[in-house]
Amino acid sequence: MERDLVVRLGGVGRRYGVRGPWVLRGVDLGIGAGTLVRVEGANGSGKSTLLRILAGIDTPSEGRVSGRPRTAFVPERFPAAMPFTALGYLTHMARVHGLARGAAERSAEQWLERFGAGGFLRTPLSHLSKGSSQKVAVAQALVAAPDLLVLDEAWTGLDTAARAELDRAVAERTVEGGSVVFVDHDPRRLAGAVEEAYAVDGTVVKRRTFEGTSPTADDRESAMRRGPTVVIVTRGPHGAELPGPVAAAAVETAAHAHAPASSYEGTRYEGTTYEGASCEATDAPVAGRVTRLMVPESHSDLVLRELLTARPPWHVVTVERAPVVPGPAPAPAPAPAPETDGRAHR
Ligand SMILES: Nc1ncnc2c1ncn2[C@@H]1O[C@H](COP(=O)(O)OP(=O)(O)OP(=O)(O)O)[C@@H](O)[C@H]1O
Repeated sequence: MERDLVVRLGGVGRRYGVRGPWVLRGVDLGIGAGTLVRVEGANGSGKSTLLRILAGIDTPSEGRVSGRPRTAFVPERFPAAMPFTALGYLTHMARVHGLARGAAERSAEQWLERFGAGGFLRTPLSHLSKGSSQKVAVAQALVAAPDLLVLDEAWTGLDTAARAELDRAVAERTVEGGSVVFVDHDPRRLAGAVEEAYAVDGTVVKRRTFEGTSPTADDRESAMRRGPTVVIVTRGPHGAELPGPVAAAAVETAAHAHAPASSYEGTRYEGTTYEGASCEATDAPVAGRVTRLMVPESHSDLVLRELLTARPPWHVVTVERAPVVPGPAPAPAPAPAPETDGRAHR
């Protein structure tokens, strides 16, 4: 199923200077609503150039860009020497994106807290460490829940907890219907959640195909099988539909999704196997709708939270990691850059 496109490039080319070599040429691609898209390619191939054009902060030398969703961008290098405190800057960015002052400040504070930088609200940007500056760089793109989020190596420089938080933020954006396009040196980043990938090669951008997947198929299950996946067995109230964010993030696997709910009522759940992973049987009698969900690991916190906080809540029967199904070799990636610990200097 093709999704609505939020932005489309048609015959796009970019060169720097009138006689400069073409970095990109004849690029045709569209970014679907709610889609997580990875861009790959060797150093200097033009990934950042492509991302800047998608984000609307650079214009192509030829060709057309159509669609301009509310967009936020995390550049590869964040210009941290601005005359703002962290809170002042994020509030300003949220207001630029249309939030009222109070909402902008609340959102700014929440995002700094989420990334573990709540202690630096009043710290001037120029006094922040590299890692804390990167937290601000990422938070500024998230404060106003953009329709299109473009991340250029945004995880680099974040500490482990902040990287995991950014994974969760990406999951939330896509579940809420936003699109996310990212470049990252780690080929495992968000593996299993990525639905489309493009490789910049020479001056062209090729849509990467995944083994067993047609390049145009909207096949979330197939996408999930390529990365770390969690299998959640859950039981919902009679007649309840899965909470919206869960339905958007997970795939119901055939064994249970299509079985009549009544077949589980008052019976002991026997467990089953999925790709070699066994689900533990529960001793409790299971009533209501039992559903078996396959979720990218990066999205599992979000899905569990939504199930447990639904009104009425769903009961989580088992949670297990499923083994990764071997897929095509990842594209060559440059060596990971050293991570910094994100400590700020006051
Ligand atoms: N502002 C600019 N002026 C001139 N040349 C540029 C400019 N920005 C990028 N280039 C050139 O365009 C080419 C592609 O650069 P780009 O940064 O898009 O590649 P990249 O794939 O993101 O690289 P990396 O993986 O190293 O970040 C490179 O040759 C680069 O030198």
